[in-house]
Amino acid sequence: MRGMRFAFTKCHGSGNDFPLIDARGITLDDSDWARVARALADRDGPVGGDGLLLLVGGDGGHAFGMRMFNSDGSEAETCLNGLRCVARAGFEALGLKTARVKLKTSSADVAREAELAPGVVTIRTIVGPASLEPMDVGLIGPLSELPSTRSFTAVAMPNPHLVTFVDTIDEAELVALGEYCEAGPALIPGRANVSFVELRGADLFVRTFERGVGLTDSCGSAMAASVLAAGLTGSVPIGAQVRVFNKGGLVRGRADADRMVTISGNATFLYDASVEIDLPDERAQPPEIHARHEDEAGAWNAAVAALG
Ligand SMILES: N[C@@H](CCC[C@H](N)C(=O)O)C(=O)O
Repeated sequence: MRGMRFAFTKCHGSGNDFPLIDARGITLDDSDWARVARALADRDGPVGGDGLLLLVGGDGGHAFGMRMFNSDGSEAETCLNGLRCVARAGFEALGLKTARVKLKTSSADVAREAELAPGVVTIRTIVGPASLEPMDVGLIGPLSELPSTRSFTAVAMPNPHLVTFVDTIDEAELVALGEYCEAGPALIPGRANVSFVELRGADLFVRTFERGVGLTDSCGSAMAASVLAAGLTGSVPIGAQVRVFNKGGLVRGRADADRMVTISGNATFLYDASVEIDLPDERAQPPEIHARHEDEAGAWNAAVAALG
């Protein structure tokens, strides 16, 4: 099989953008889904994104499921900005307002929530318990072996996160550490998402170098890990709702004592399209756009602009 046509929705959560495919009726093996991800989520390609989201079928305990492939084709355990978009797609497909969602190795509870701002479709996700066990994060040695003098909290959401609190984010330093992890060093062969977090009064600002992608405008699971790490290190009260800002906007987050983490934020659909992909070449043709959701895109942009 060479060419294959896919219908998809381009969407974003806090500026973390993805093509989202309803894959419930599509049979493709994992290596082909990885090819689709590399073709569609290629920043220099005609669609672009921080990864590929799939709405997949559920089972007895889950109304539906989500799979997520990074732009390098690797499959992640979760993606919380993406989960809001997949939850919305699942709700719209099945006529639901709440659901338990099957992820690669865990489950999440999702629900429609009051709009963060006028016209911004808002979804609440509850995940966890997050693990602080080095083994669950994929660490083979102590965090002190990281090439950094900073102090890190390692969190499995269940995808692996390394979080540190800084006075001012130094992007070059973040990228250097992200690239160290991206090489799959002996300390953390499965790689990790690396976040630098600024405490801004009662709020957080998070910048993340994502495994399998690089610097993104936001990473939902990194914001969840950061809220938990802030609670554990006493920077924000456990159980308190905090605003988590990022380059793409913001979410609301809360970490509870049982390490369950709640993140609420936008699930914005930008356009509906279909696209032809040459699977062996991992190349996408320019998409045929069927409908643009300019009202939604505008509502999110207005909400972000109002933040100042
Ligand atoms: N952007 C995502 C996380 C995507 C997966 C991550 N890059 C990984 O490999 O773990 C999010 O919003 O959580």
